[in-house]
Amino acid sequence: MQPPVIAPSILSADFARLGEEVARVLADGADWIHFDVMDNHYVPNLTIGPQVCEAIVPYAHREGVPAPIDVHLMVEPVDALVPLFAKAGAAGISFHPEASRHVHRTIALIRDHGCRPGLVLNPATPIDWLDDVLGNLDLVLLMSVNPGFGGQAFIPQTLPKIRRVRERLDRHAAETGHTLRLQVDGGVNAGNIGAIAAAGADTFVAGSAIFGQRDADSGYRTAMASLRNATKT
Ligand SMILES: O=C(CO)[C@@H](O)[C@H](O)COP(=O)(O)O
Repeated sequence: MQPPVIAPSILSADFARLGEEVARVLADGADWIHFDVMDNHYVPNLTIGPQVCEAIVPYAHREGVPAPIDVHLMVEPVDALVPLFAKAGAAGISFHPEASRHVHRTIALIRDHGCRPGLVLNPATPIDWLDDVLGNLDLVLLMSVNPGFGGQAFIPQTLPKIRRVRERLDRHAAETGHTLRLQVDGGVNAGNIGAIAAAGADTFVAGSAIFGQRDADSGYRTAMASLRNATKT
């Protein structure tokens, strides 16, 4: 399995100080920045777009090295936004298959624009969606809440689904040598991240469990450390 990655969702950050929040959470131990894009159509909420992505790029550094901006598109349709986010500095772009008319084409579009493609499955979306495109993906994102809002409770049925996808990815890797990241997003916190890791996830998105836990002295260091340590339990 690949080394664990923790990707704070900036949906729960202080938007009035977004650049500073991005720089701080990376200095305090985050690996990636998770960038949630909602369109008030595919999901009932409206967030941020490519201009904001471009604006945080100068702040998204860790020890002098650019940190990946991991864009999660909760939008329908998908394709028109892919070139815009690629130009704005996205490292990876993930989308929901039911929001794209041609899933294979959207994956190729993301790759052609120099980004890592990811496919996102909602809690009730069957994992069969992966069957014919696994070899074209770099990441599978399993939603552990219904998309649209931060601060929701983790849906426990996600754990057996993570195990099933982990088995599927391991089988695929044994057959082809191609490895993908398995990301989980929604309600992830220090109390459940150990079980999520044990089920087979290697990439963890957390919003309120990080940005809701800012400490006056140590910033996000304590929250980041307790998440990271708990992945090892
Ligand atoms: O994409 C989403 C929600 O749609 C997530 O990224 C959440 O924003 C994560 O927030 P928490 O559940 O960790 O507070």
